[in-house]
Amino acid sequence: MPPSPCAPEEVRRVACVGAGVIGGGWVAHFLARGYDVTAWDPAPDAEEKLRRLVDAAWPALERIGLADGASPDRLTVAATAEEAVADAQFVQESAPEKLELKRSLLARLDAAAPAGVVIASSTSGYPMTDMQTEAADPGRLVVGHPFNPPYLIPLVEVVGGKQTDAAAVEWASRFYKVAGKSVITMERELPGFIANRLQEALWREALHMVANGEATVKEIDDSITEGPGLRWAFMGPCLTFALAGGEGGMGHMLDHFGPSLKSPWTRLEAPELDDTLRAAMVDGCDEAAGGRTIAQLVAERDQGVIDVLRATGRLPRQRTEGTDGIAHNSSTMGDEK
Ligand SMILES: NC(=O)C1=CN([C@@H]2O[C@H](COP(=O)(O)OP(=O)(O)OC[C@H]3O[C@@H](n4cnc5c(N)ncnc54)[C@H](O)[C@@H]3O)[C@@H](O)[C@H]2O)C=CC1
Ligand SMILES: C[N+](C)(C)CC(=O)CC(=O)[O-]
Repeated sequence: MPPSPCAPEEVRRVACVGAGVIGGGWVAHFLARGYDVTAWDPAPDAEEKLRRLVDAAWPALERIGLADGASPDRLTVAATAEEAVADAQFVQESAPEKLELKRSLLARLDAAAPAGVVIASSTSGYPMTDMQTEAADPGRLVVGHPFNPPYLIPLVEVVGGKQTDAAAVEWASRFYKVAGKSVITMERELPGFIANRLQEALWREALHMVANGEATVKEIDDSITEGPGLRWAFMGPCLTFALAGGEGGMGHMLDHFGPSLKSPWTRLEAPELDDTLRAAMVDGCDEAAGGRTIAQLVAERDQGVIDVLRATGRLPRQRTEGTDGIAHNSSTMGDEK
């Protein structure tokens, strides 16, 4: 791969190929961050749908803050994929999740984009190794897996394939950061990357429960939004469970509840909870805590839950004065102390 023609900080023009749910979301994101965006999608009504998606997203983007000069008017819709990428400094592919289609499309984009420009795929699970097989310059092809909607959810998982140059992975990770995303750069390919592997585990259990009549869809959704989901918005599953061990942290949590991993709660096979895995979990939690004590983490978690409850309308944003001069709120959960 020739060196990228510009540094991530110098990018002004982005091409988005495939403009459905995710491609359109990327377009909205890049426009809001002040880029010139050229999009292409073969569907006959693609431009109309894309502009509608951007218009619908724009009020939310205004609320969270636009970059200087950001405007939906900086979107151009190209007539071909080649035209879309001809002048691009970064390319984001978001075509349907079909391996053969991705392979030939990425080869086509590689043939048309300026030399060295990094091309990222939004794929939600294909390893880049399997998608880069037909490209003349596979070194510049990376995965940049977003979350829906890409204009609001910060995370992008970045990973290369066997033929990807490390410099392209590094460049893409830096570019996404400059473009306002939160990036996890993976050292090696993993089917489903990190977040989808976790989501799919939960999803598989949900489908098992529904298929067996063990829980309703609503019960499954409520069990997350009224339960662990409130914590996961700001503290991941590992640190959250470390707090289940009280002062003993993850070590006590594993000693206490670890054996129940073998109970038939799950349809997935549990890994052997050996000393190595135990140590990796304990060390990982210590590292993630970054010196914060259990008490500090508990306080942080509690405040985080309150913030999420407020943000989702389950706690009032502000107390209001009633005619009796007493502060009221409409929540059934009460206000925080
Ligand atoms: N929907 C989601 O929640 C997420 C999807 N993704 C990934 O994003 C990619 C796109 O998925 P969605 O936006 O959900 O699908 P979608 O079906 O909403 O959009 C796909 C778009 O690609 C267009 N298209 C069809 N053939 C094409 C071609 N040969 N070249 C370029 N565009 C073509 C279609 O007209 C359509 O507008 C997939 O790789 C998917 O795995 C990633 C994260 C989340
Ligand atoms: C449903 N999905 C597997 C395509 C979802 C993702 O890939 C990420 C997300 O937005 O949850």
